[in-house]
Amino acid sequence: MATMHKVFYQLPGKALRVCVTGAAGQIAYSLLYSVAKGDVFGKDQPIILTLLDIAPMMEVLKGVVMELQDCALPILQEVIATADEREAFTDIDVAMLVGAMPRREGMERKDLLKANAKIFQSQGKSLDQYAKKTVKVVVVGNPANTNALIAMKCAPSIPKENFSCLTRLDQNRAKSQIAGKCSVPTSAVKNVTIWGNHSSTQFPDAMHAVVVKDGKDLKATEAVNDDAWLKGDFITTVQKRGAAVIAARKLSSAMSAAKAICDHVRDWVQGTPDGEWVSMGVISDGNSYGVPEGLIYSFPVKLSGGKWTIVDGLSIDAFAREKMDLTAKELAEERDAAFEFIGN
Ligand SMILES: NC(=O)C1=CN([C@@H]2O[C@H](COP(=O)(O)OP(=O)(O)OC[C@H]3O[C@@H](n4cnc5c(N)ncnc54)[C@H](O)[C@@H]3O)[C@@H](O)[C@H]2O)C=CC1
Ligand SMILES: O=C([O-])CC(=O)C(=O)O
Repeated sequence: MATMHKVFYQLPGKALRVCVTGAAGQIAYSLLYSVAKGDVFGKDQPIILTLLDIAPMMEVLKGVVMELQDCALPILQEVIATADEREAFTDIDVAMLVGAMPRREGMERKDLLKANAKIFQSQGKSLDQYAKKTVKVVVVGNPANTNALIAMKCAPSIPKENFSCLTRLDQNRAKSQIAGKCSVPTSAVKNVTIWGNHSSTQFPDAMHAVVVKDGKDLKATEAVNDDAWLKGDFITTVQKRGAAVIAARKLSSAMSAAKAICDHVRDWVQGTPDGEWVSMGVISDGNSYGVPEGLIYSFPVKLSGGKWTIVDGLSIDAFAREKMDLTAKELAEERDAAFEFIGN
């Protein structure tokens, strides 16, 4: 299948090479516009997009490339659309690994493991061979944590810290729930944490979150003033939000997923504001929260200079401990099943 190569113009100065996989799919349809207009890397940073999808989707992808051209976006320098991992991953700075089968109604995300594990095995190997060693990778395709672990293991020449999975959508969902409960804009809610797996066992934790109300920083627990809600409906709403969107749309979240990918990568590249943290699925090695090593687990992280650091020292009570352990246990089971499928 021939690669499509569209050079819009060439600028002196360094363009960033950004790869999006699943580029003909529904998340990419929102994501590509935001990336190419500067929401992630800045309004003045030229971008070369490499778009990967499977061969049967090349005609659809051709239409996406035409639309990107028709958006007349000043920082979009070049687009390469291909079904060849080598062409898509060569010398890239950032990989947004979206392409995978989505779940349908009645499925859990881990039910996708068999269908999707091999994609991330192959793409991990190709990243290892062709991408820059500094490449930053965010895995979105489900089950996102375990797929990120597979890609990381298949790319031993790239530092483990460069692999992450998306739990920012869960964080954004949690933030919005709390903002709604307190009647404040979402910008007034900070430091909500998502622990663990991007699945229905995740633990959305507001115990250390802050709500800015009438110019004052309040603990979220005080601002919400409803412990039963924070320990009950708040958690289950966030845990089950993906399924609720599927039940309503008959398709999984796409616009909100694309927005979350942009938030995740923007903060990774540009840093988090002082005193604030965000959640990302990252390698659990060396964490101080008693989470077993060798998992891609969502932690609270601060980002600076393109690197993440887990926020240490948050108090963990018995309620939180139980939930953090449960989601770790599920991740260990997913990991074992995944490595059986891919024969490692
Ligand atoms: N982590 C998160 O927060 C979220 C994850 N997701 C997951 O993201 C994934 C993509 O979702 P959608 O865009 O809605 O799905 P979609 O079905 O609309 O698009 C997926 C695209 O990936 C392509 N694809 C399949 N195998 C590929 C391969 N080996 N290489 C490159 N491309 C390949 C397909 O041809 C298709 O164009 C799903 O696994 C979904 O469950 C969705 C929402 C949130
Ligand atoms: O629920 C799904 O399958 C898609 C997804 O990951 C989400 O919306 O969080």
